[in-house]
Amino acid sequence: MQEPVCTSRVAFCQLVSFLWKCCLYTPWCALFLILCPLLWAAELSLIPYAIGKFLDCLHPRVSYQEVLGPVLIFFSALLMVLFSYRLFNYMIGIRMVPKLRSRLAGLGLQGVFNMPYSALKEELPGKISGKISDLPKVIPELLEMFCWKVLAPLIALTLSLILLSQKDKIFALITFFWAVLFITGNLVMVPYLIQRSANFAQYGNQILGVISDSVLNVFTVKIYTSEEKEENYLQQNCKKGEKSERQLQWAYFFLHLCLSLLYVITLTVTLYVAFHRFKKGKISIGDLAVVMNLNLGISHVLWESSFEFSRIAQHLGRMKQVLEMFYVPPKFIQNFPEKGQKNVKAVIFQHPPSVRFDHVTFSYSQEVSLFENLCLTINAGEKVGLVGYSGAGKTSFVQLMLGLYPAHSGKILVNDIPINDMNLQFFYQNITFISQNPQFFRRTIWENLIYGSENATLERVNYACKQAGIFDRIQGLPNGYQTLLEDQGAPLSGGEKQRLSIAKAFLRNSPLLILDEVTAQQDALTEQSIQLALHELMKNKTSIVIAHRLKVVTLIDRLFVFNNGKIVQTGPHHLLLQQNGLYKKLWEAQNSLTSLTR
Ligand SMILES: Nc1ncnc2c1ncn2[C@@H]1O[C@H](COP(=O)(O)OP(=O)(O)OP(=O)(O)O)[C@@H](O)[C@H]1O
Repeated sequence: MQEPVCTSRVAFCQLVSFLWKCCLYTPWCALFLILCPLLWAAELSLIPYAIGKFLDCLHPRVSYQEVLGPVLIFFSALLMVLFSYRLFNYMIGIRMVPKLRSRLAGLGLQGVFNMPYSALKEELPGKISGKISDLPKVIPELLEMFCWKVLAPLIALTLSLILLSQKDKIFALITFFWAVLFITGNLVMVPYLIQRSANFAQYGNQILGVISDSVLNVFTVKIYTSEEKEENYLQQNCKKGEKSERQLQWAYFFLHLCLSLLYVITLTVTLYVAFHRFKKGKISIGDLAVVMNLNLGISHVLWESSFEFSRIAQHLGRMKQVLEMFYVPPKFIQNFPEKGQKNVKAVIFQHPPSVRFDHVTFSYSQEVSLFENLCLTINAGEKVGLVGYSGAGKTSFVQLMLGLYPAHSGKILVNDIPINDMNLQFFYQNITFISQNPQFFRRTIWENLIYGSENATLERVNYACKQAGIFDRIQGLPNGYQTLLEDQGAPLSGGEKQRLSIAKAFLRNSPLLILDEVTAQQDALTEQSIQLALHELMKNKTSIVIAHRLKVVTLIDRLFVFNNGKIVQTGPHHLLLQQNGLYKKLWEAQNSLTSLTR
């Protein structure tokens, strides 16, 4: 199994800039995120200040009437501050967080769809889901923690320093130096903690990926009675996660130990200096109360926040994991133009297009090249078949044509336009691809049928299903088109699913058709009728048919015979049979196999 690698491709400032962008989704509520800590900090600093004032007023010559006025004004101001900060806090929870969560869920999925297919294929699906489901969970919490555990203590510290410096400069200086040491200690550790947390989160997602992989393959696990093996495999992955969690916890332990020592030293120094100065008559009893309260209060707040730093770092680490997934390694980058970009070829072909591979070189790995200087032309409206040994490069050819992998050199042109100049979303509107393992959403048959042909009428859907030979089967189901397709397309059989995807192709009716072994799972009689339907489907289209069963391609205009990434023969079926080449060998092998099994 591939080890999860945690590289540092997303810098701290990128994390902060992403958080900032998230705030801008709901700018008014983001303002509350700043106002709340401000009011909270004001409350925290004003109470000790008020107590100090009150104590100083406890003098025999000062009457109650004189004290009552300022005290009433102070308490009503305090009440307003408290009330508004609670209100703002609820506004964040009611208005900002739910909206932000929905947007982030969408953003996560959008990020995944923006990734090149080749990069996506390298990740476990469960791992990807784990990562993107982290976004709506982590970011609102992170924003709140940032406000309450970073911004609020910093504002409180500033206010306290201002008030302290008015009372006694020495205390202000002690608090200032302590705060600088404290914040520096935290800041030094933050990048390290984020990286450690990102490693830990990476293992967490890897575990999710392993679990979902086992669940997806539950049939194989049961049939091979491999439940224990799967558990052990999971435990191996968990062990690596345990190690990275332990490293993270040690780092926190060390940080908290240092900060706690610093806290105790500061408290002792403050207490000593406070009593010393009071005894010498340099500060009043009220000042002493203010100084002690402010100093102890702010020290405590900062010290407590440092414990939250671990959670902030953990959340930043998880967020880094998600953003790193969206970072596409250069080997996968293809730079297809975006929809709104200048000079983008928004090509919707009205007629069947031609396809040309112009000296294309491609390989999956650096060691072995699959295609070298491959040149090939498929004329507009032509029907071609790709045949050859298994592993010869037929699927890779189609994947390159669809822009799913980048060619290392050479050009792939559709209607003489390089596919790299086209926006893929436009390009794909011209194409229908039927795979040998059709995939369906866990939605109704109707929803699956009209996926990509949203304006289809019932009449057209009926026609498409009849052509594909699946109409009667669907009508026979109790809920007809409204039948929900369960996991992996149940209640339809493999062959029925293939026919359903052929019906989709009839509906879509696009000028470029790619069929990948579409009759592989049909019985002989159904295959014959589907062959006829496919010939109907291929009319007025440029069609590429991948086939192992050569009977499927006997009526095709031209065949390309692949061997080790090279085209070793081209021509129609009857001409290739006259040559003593690979095609004849394959044909004879298939026919002798058929006669053997008869
Ligand atoms: N994602 C990948 N990473 C690395 N190698 C790959 C990848 N996909 C395919 N290959 C290799 O590239 C070669 C061509 O594979 P491809 O799937 O194109 O062959 P094919 O002719 O379509 O085979 P089949 O008829 O069995 O489907 C094979 O050797 C295969 O192992």
